[in-house]
Amino acid sequence: MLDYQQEFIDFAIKQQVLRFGEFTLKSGRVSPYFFNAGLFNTGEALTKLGHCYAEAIQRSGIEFDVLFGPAYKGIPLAAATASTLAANYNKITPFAFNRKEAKTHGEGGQLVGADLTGQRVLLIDDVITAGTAIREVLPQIEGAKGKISGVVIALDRQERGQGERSAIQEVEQDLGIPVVSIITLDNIIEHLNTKSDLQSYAPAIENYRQTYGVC
Ligand SMILES: O=P(O)(O)OC[C@H]1O[C@H](OP(=O)(O)OP(=O)(O)O)[C@H](O)[C@@H]1O
Ligand SMILES: O=C(O)c1cc(=O)[nH]c(=O)[nH]1
Repeated sequence: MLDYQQEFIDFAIKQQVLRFGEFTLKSGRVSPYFFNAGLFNTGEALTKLGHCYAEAIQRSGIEFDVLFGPAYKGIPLAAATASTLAANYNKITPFAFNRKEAKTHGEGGQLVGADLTGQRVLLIDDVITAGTAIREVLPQIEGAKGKISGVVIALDRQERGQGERSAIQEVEQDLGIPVVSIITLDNIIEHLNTKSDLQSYAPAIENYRQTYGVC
């Protein structure tokens, strides 16, 4: 594991973003762990988060013009990362996001922020489980004449998508784009197995993996 990945896991546990218990997911799957990016809820946390995403993006080499954060939790991620890219990498990156429900007054519509017309769009979100959220937002990006060039997430849960392939393989192969993550479930399990106070959570995660995981 790279230093920034280890730091990210420590930070996610400290912020209680990464928790263990029983959680129902968007896909209906019942998971023994959950990554709640909503708890990166201070200026300091957002700054650290922006650094981790920016590092993952830089390492990936993905070329893009605009960051796009799907509602809701993708919105602060896009803003924090655009801020870090400007401050630390001298990359002035416009960002945009969607509303879950269209606005019918004022500027109206479902998209907010940078114009996507003719732009290469890097989608930024917190996790991919079954890949539904990514597929839901694609028509909005394409409808605004943007072209998705990649996806960056904090956590790859390494689960099956709609078929037998992993959700990430499905997105990569069906859309022909790269997907990169700061950490994976493998990294979390590696971390749990080195911490005596966290080791007890590993068996339930391994069981869950038997049902929904891909190796
Ligand atoms: O890969 P999937 O199976 O789609 O699951 C992952 C998605 O689920 C959550 O979004 P959700 O819309 O539930 O939550 P939010 O409004 O809190 O961002 C999460 O933020 C991911 O976008
Ligand atoms: O699949 C989901 O709905 C999901 C998983 C997770 O770990 N975190 C999250 O916000 N959503």
